[in-house]
Amino acid sequence: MTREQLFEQILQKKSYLCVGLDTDPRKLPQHLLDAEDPVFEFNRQIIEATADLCVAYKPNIAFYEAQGPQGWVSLEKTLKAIPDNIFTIADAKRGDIGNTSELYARAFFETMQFDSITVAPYMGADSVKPFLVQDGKWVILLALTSNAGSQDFQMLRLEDGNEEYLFEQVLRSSAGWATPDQMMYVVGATQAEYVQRVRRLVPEHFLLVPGVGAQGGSLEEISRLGMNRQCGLLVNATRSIIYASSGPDFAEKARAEALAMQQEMEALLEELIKK
Ligand SMILES: O=C(O)c1cc(=O)[nH]c(=O)n1[C@@H]1O[C@H](COP(=O)(O)O)[C@@H](O)[C@H]1O
Repeated sequence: MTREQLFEQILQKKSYLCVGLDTDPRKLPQHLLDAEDPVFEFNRQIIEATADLCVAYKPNIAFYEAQGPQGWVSLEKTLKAIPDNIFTIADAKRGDIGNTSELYARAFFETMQFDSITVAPYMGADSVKPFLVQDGKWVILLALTSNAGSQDFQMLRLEDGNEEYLFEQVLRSSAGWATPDQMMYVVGATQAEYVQRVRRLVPEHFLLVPGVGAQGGSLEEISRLGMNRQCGLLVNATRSIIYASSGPDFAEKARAEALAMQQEMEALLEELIKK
């Protein structure tokens, strides 16, 4: 999917919501446990209930890998159940020496037809570039993550005269590896105070923003600080949507949560894109 197609979808749906599909078999509603593939059935109903309100879905691969071969089957069926015009993110946080990254790229872009994959920058340019060989396929590089451990490395100050944080050096270098048509960055919603520093280095790129909802980040704050002329944000929520209820009404309650976020996004888009 191209950046223009993504922006068109955002304008059409008045939403920049990404719904996380981190489906934990231990958290499934009781009544789904008799289904042939309970994880897929859960995802199918979540997708049906939210597809008109969001522009992206992000299955976190760990939740599927943890189930063994059946997990990969559920993941592939889930991917096929997502309407074609919705952006798909394999949240796999991969990255390795070049020839291994090439195989990760094949796994997620060819064997499975994801639009994008999250990649860790730690191994450098040659570990990321193999994911950048196909038009319309995206790398979403971890820049400033939402968790407490982001302090350990990402927030280290470099003694380079500019006193930049390490995450800023990651942005500065990696922005030369691909255009904003193939690269996005992960910036946690819990890191709002640093978003202006991010935007100074990557004004045009889309940011994938996890950390609202269960992790406490503010949708309004991150939107005011991070939005650009093409919106430039995909804000993810997972647990607050998919586990809004553990009962037979789980899809209905997921829709209500997604709708509340979409309505807030609609108001923010109207206000901020016009500026
Ligand atoms: O790459 C990610 O998506 C990610 C990066 C990050 O910095 N923080 C973060 O929470 N995530 C992912 O975003 C999702 C957040 O889920 P909730 O906290 O339930 O909304 C999980 O799948 C995390 O793995």
